[in-house]
Amino acid sequence: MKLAGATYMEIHQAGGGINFTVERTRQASEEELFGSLQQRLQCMMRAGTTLVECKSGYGLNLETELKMLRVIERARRQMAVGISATYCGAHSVPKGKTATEAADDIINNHLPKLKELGRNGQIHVDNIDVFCEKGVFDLDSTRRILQGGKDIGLQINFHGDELHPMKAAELGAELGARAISHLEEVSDEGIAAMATAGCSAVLLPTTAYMLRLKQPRARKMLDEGVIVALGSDFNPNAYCFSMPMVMHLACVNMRMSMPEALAAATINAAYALGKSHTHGSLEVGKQGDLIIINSSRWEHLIYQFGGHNELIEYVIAKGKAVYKK
Ligand SMILES: N=CN[C@@H](CCC(=O)O)C(=O)O
Repeated sequence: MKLAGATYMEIHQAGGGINFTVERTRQASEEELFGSLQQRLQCMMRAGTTLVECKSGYGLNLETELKMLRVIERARRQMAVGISATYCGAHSVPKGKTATEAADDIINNHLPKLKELGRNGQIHVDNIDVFCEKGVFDLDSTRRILQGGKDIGLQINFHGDELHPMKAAELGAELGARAISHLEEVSDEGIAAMATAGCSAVLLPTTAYMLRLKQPRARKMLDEGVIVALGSDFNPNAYCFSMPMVMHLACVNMRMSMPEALAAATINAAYALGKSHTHGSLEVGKQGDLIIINSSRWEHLIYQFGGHNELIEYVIAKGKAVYKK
């Protein structure tokens, strides 16, 4: 449908997209989910990623959201890659519920359970996410859910202004969001509010490319002083493991310079996860995450589109080689 020109929401409304993945995720065992997560994280590490945000959001009911978060927790404990865990129970409105009912369920049942499991050390969740979009969660439901997450100590890091202008950026700035992702349809006022609030913009060039959306206005955001980060948006709709390719697309399609793309994929991405005190740059006191490439110039990592497999010799996390070509 997508290649033939259907829009993201047409596919979603026809039962594809998130709804399709929700059905499969509900059916999958924890072991199966862990196996696929492990394999995908290894692919990301080989492409140079040492810290990654992993989201739930394909369960929607409490039982499956918790299953996803347990799988993420297991990866966080067992794997060399750093993980920031995001609860995204408001990724879509579950069948049989209205958005208001789904928001009530999240606030009254999901969030208290997350708080309890966090307190007794069973799972660690860092961030809360909502898909704030026309036909999914409106601004009011988004506000209630994000505020509920903030009240239990989660950082706000949510989907906003992707397919329609929603005033999500303005809302995020008001709520003290750490980051908002997508932002293809952000308003000028939203950009100004994000800059003032220190709310970072997580731009996702693969999504704009694969959904044939207009590009987010990276240049305007940078000029206005927004902290611009880049993400791969790895999900069934944008299957890309490679941050070097994401940086390349950001330079070509969003007109970012190579140093801007590098900063966006490292220190600013760490900021978007509240981790820039430990990650994102090589500084005394931070953990030693770096890659070693076989090239006379670092720019080749971006310039050679899809060339990272050849270029990356070592990936080092916390000072230890986690991948060697
Ligand atoms: N836009 C909503 N969420 C995801 C896509 C999820 C899916 O289609 O499975 C995103 O960030 O791109």
